[in-house]
Amino acid sequence: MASVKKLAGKVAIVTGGASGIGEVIARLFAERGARAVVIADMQPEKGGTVAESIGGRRCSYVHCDITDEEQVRSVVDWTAATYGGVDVMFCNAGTASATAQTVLDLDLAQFDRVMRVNARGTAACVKQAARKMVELGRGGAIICTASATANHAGPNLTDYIMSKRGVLGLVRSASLQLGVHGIRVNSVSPTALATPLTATIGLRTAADVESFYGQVTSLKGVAITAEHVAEAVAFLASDEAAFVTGHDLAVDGGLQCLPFVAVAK
Ligand SMILES: NC(=O)c1ccc[n+]([C@@H]2O[C@H](COP(=O)([O-])OP(=O)(O)OC[C@H]3O[C@@H](n4cnc5c(N)ncnc54)[C@H](O)[C@@H]3O)[C@@H](O)[C@H]2O)c1
Repeated sequence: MASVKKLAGKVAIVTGGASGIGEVIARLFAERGARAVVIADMQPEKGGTVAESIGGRRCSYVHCDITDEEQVRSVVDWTAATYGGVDVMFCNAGTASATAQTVLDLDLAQFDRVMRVNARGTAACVKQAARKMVELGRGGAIICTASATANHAGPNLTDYIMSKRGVLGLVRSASLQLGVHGIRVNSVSPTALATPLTATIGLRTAADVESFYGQVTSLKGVAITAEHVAEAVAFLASDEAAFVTGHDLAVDGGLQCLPFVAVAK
C-alpha cells in the first residue's frame, strides 16, 4: 500500500540504533520507504547485524560516540556525502546510572557520565544535524528521545531525569531557532519498556515494567512496546507532521494526565 510509505525518499540517521527503541525505529524507517538509514552507535557487532538485516544498500552502521562532537560531525558529513543529504535526525542514544542516584547519594561521576551522553551528546547531535540541514537548504526533521520521567519527580534516577528535562529544553529552544530554516524539532517521551538500558535499573522484562508502571498509567489492557514509540517517531519524521514543531509527544498511556488529588464522589 503506497500510503504507508510515509518516509519515501528520506535519508535518516538514528543514534543508538543498534539496540532497543532505536533498532525498532531504524527498521520502521526502512519499512516506511526511507531511502537510507544510518545507524550511529558504539556497538559495532549489534549495529552491523541490524544494518545488514535491513539491507546493505539502504542501511549502514557507522561507529559514533555522541559524546565526541567530532564523531557526530563526521557521521553527519558521511551520511550527506554517501546518500545525498540528511532529512531526518533521530537523536536517541542514551544511558542511565546503574545506582539509584537519589539526591542524598548522588554519585557525581555517574551524574557527569549521564549528562555527557543524554544532554550534551544529544545537543551535539541536534547541532551537527541542524548545521548540515541549513547548509543543504531543504529543511528537515529532528526528533529526540526524552522520557516520561522528564515531566515527573523521581524517587531515584535524579541524574537521568535532569538529563531528559534538559532534552526538553534543547528541543524547545532548537525548534524556535531553527524554524526559520524549515527544520522541525520535536521529542518523544515514552514510559518504561524493557531494553538493555532499563535492565541496568532493574526492569529486565515486560512483566517487570508492567508491575511497576501498570499501576500508574490510566490506559489499561495495553502494554507499551518499542513499536508504539516507533510509530510516534515515524509520524514526527514524516511530512504528515509538517506543521508540528517544538512538541513533546508523550507515549505514556496517560501518565501525564493523572489527577494530582483523589476526588471524592
Ligand atoms: N527503555 C525505556 O524505558 C526508555 C523510556 C524512555 C526513554 N528512553 C530513552 O530511549 C533511548 C533509547 O534507549 P533504549 O531503552 O532503547 O536502550 P538501549 O540500551 O537498548 O539503547 C541505547 C543505545 O544507545 C547507544 N549509546 C549509548 N551511549 C552512546 C553514545 N555515547 N554514543 C552513541 N551511542 C550510544 C547504546 O549503544 C545502545 O545501542 C534512550 O535515550 C533512553 O534514555 C528509554
